Amino acid sequence: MIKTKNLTFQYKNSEPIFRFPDIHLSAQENLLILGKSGVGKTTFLHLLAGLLKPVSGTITMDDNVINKLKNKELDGFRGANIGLVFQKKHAIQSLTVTENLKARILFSKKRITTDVIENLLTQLDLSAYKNKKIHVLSEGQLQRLGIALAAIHHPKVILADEPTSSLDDFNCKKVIELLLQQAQQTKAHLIVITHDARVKCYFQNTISL
Ligand SMILES: Nc1ncnc2c1ncn2[C@@H]1O[C@H](COP(=O)(O)OP(=O)(O)OP(=O)(O)O)[C@@H](O)[C@H]1O
Repeated sequence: MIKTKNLTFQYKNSEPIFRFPDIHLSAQENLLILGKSGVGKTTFLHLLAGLLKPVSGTITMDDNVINKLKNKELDGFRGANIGLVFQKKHAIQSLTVTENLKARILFSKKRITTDVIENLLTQLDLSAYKNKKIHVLSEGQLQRLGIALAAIHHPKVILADEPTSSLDDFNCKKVIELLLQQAQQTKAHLIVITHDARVKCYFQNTISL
């Protein structure tokens, strides 16, 4: 379960106060957050991820009010329970694909077996690259690795920031289907923010900022 209540946020030395609509997702419900450029979509996602602290309001995931956690507790909570798919790819260049996934698992402090890694790489069509360094991967392969890194530790929620905006129709469909598949398999919520209207038909719950 994820819910937010009366969330507001303001960047330091910056004018606008963002006021976000309340959300309430029951087990395994997904959400699409739409809105035009600059409206505060990434800001909202970073609040949900615990990367920013709200000025007021609450963010609750299961029994945890995440904006009340102290920094160290929040780091632990985020590592174990949140999977982020960023606009910019963020794998560690000096490690191989498998080593990157193992590093992510280590950070989550969870026990995930090698079988689970192999299975995920097969689903994402990355098996042939499991022992390759990051720089040899194509854009599409990097995108799929981003999904693997967000899902490998079986988080409570996968948060994706504009995962499809630079993709053609074929790859847009593929990426959304992979995200939905990973969320379903790991019983995570999937929250996607985008201004890409092509994604709408994949979600029952949508809100606009
Ligand atoms: N660190 C920051 N300090 C001050 N202002 C910021 C900061 N980050 C973002 N903003 C401003 O907050 C507003 C919302 O930014 P945000 O990135 O959340 O929008 P967005 O809806 O995700 O936009 P886009 O679709 O273009 O990515 C923008 O006007 C942006 O310039």
